[in-house]
Amino acid sequence: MLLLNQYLKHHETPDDLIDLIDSLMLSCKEIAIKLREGALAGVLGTAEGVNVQGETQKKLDVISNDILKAILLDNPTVAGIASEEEDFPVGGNPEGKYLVTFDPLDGSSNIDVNVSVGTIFSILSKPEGIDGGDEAAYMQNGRKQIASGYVLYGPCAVLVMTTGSGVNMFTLSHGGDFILTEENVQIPEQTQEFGINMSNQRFWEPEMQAYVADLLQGEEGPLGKRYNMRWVASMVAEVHRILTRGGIFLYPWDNRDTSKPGKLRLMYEGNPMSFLIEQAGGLSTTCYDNIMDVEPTKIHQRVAVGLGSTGEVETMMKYHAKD
Ligand SMILES: O=P(O)(O)OC[C@H]1O[C@](O)(COP(=O)(O)O)[C@@H](O)[C@@H]1O
Ligand SMILES: [Mg+2]
Ligand SMILES: [Mg+2]
Repeated sequence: MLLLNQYLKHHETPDDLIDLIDSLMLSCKEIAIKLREGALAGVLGTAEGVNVQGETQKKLDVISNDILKAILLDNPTVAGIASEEEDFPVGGNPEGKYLVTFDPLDGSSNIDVNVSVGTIFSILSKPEGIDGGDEAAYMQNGRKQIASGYVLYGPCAVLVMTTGSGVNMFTLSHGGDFILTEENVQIPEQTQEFGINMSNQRFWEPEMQAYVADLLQGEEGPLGKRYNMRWVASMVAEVHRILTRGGIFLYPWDNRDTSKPGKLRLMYEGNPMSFLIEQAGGLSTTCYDNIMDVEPTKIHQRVAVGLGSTGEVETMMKYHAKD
């Protein structure tokens, strides 16, 4: 039985990074407790606030954000944090080495119906000479990530993480330890399962319309296979399914709001998930380019996402290829 800390030490993870991951996991354990208590603790329901992206915040979004913010800013290795639920990055220790970006509660529309949600995080180095409270410090593409991961709060709580040498899964035990349960996760290259919010179909680009129409034709269509479909509406749960048994997850650009390049956020969802997917042998793309090559210009930037089993993602990209 290998605990998270032991695993990280065995793999020569720097002490300050272990310390930071420790703080992140302490936060996630607290969030897991709040979620478990749910209505008993009176934490479900819609809060008064609206977040920076104009969406209604659930109480637990706010609570989870506050937990992460307080614990991370108390850690001297943290030079700053940026959260989906904060308007601006918040500076930490000016001598700190790391920046942390996070989506404190992903899939929050699922909280009230008691379906899986998660916390997504990404760790970057603080560039020299820029304050960790300054948005410019975070303008680094996904390839610069030192670590990324998520904690899925499902029937059990699972940490899935990469520090750049593979993806590992750790299950939260009754005693409060994250225990290694799956080492070097690999996504199957081929799949017959897709996930997309079909209700947005008429808003997609013709390329995505054509691809999904062919998926739906199954073995009678040009792709020659019968596909299954899943949509949880929690990105964490969808990515976890893909890491576990393969598949393709799509949240493409659509024309509901043409000022946005997608619904999901590059710094809190796109990049951390892409790092995991690539480290597990999968592919992650905007449908045109690799997500981790997108140069961020704004902390709350959106991105179109297509990720999962390499063979299927490549097939989807062929529909989008410009001659
Ligand atoms: O409601 P939709 O359009 O199905 O969108 C679901 C997507 O939105 C998200 O819930 C966005 O994340 P937040 O809950 O953190 O805002 C993703 O987890 C999920 O993939
Ligand atoms: Mg989210
Ligand atoms: Mg969220």
